[in-house]
Amino acid sequence: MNIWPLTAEPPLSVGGVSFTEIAERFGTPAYVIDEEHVRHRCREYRKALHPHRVAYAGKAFLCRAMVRWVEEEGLWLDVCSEGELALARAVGFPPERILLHGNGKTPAYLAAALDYGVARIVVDSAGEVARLAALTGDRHHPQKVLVRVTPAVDPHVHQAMATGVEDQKFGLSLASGAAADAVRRVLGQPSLTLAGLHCHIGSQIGVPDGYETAARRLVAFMAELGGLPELNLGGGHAVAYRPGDRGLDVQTFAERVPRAVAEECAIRGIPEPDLTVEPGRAIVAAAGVTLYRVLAVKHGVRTFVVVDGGMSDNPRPALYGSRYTVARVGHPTGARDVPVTVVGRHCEAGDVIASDVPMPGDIRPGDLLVVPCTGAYHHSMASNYNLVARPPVIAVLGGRAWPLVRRETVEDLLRRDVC
Ligand SMILES: Cc1ncc(COP(=O)(O)O)c(C=O)c1O
Ligand SMILES: N[C@@H](CCCC[NH3+])C(=O)O
Repeated sequence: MNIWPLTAEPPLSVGGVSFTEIAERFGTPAYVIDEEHVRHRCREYRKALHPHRVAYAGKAFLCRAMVRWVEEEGLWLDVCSEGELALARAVGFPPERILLHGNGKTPAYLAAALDYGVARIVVDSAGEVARLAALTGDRHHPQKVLVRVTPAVDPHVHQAMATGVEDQKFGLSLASGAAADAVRRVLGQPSLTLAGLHCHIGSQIGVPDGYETAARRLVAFMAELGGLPELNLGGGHAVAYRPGDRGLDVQTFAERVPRAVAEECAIRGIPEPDLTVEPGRAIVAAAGVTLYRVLAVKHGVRTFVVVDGGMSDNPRPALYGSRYTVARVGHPTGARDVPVTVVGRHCEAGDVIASDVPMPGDIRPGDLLVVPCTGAYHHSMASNYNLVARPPVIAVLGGRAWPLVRRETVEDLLRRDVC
């Protein structure tokens, strides 16, 4: 599985624009995103999963342009906060293709969702049903909802990404009867229609087995309810971050998982529901790279290469122990590779971008580095730790580079401090 954007010529360019030019024009650190790659993945997913529905999970990466690309490629959009919904609305993303998530939905978020007329709301707690009913009571058309079910499936991923196991904050447990209770509550509300069930068993899942198990459990539950029109199996499809890593092959997923659903429906004697999947990372991760400038090189027990970003633009190594590769931009100088650890400039010993990666021995301050596979959960999870301003997002396509999100400035940071 490729870890670089489709149009990249590593470690020189992407989208026909050299990394050096992007760094000179827009500064570093900078996130760079390959529009062609994003669109290609959207098409690949739609084609592989046809006739099933594909909803892009905006939490992986969202900005106006991304909303437009997803809209133009015909995907649905999964939003999980008031901000994501506002962004979709600002671009005029059709509400009839919006699916709304959140394990804790604020009153303002629910009100905004109903005001915009989103197509589906995924209910994640029993109390939410009554709140939604109160807000929808006077509507002519009932609001379609799905109930998020926790199927007790372990996808064997990092603990922080396993969301289908019994003891965690997402969803309503199938085993304890909480899911059945939520379903009863929805069915008791005339202003709500139970469109189906949802589950999201986790993230960075490399094999389809867990999806099959979860799907079969949800179909069995659907059968107890006499069948339902829709089954949403969430996202979580793995990508490769380093050469040799295995991602989830969408073709394999598309062959195996719908078949498991069909088989289980036949066994249970119910009609097959329409299927939805919600990939985030699989659409956008490999489309993005991050550019950093080297600030210092320190030799000791190991060699540390200090760059001008760090855990504020990539918290994933610190959060999940994620591993990345790093390349120096430019033509090889002939210097022999040595192992280095690329670190950020934050006040945290765990502020590491990549440990023990090969780097030319003549690496020095001022060099430009590029880290592949940073399109998902980097910009969207960036922080202002140490009052560091967040990087811009630069798009590339056909030899052009332009900003989608501008660099944050120190003035931006100070503006919110109002005392
Ligand atoms: C409900 C839901 N759907 C979809 C996703 C997207 O996950 P991924 O980016 O791993 O595909 C997530 C995040 O894990 C999620 O919580
Ligand atoms: N944010 C995570 C995974 C969780 C996805 C959303 N539930 C990541 O960076 O990989």
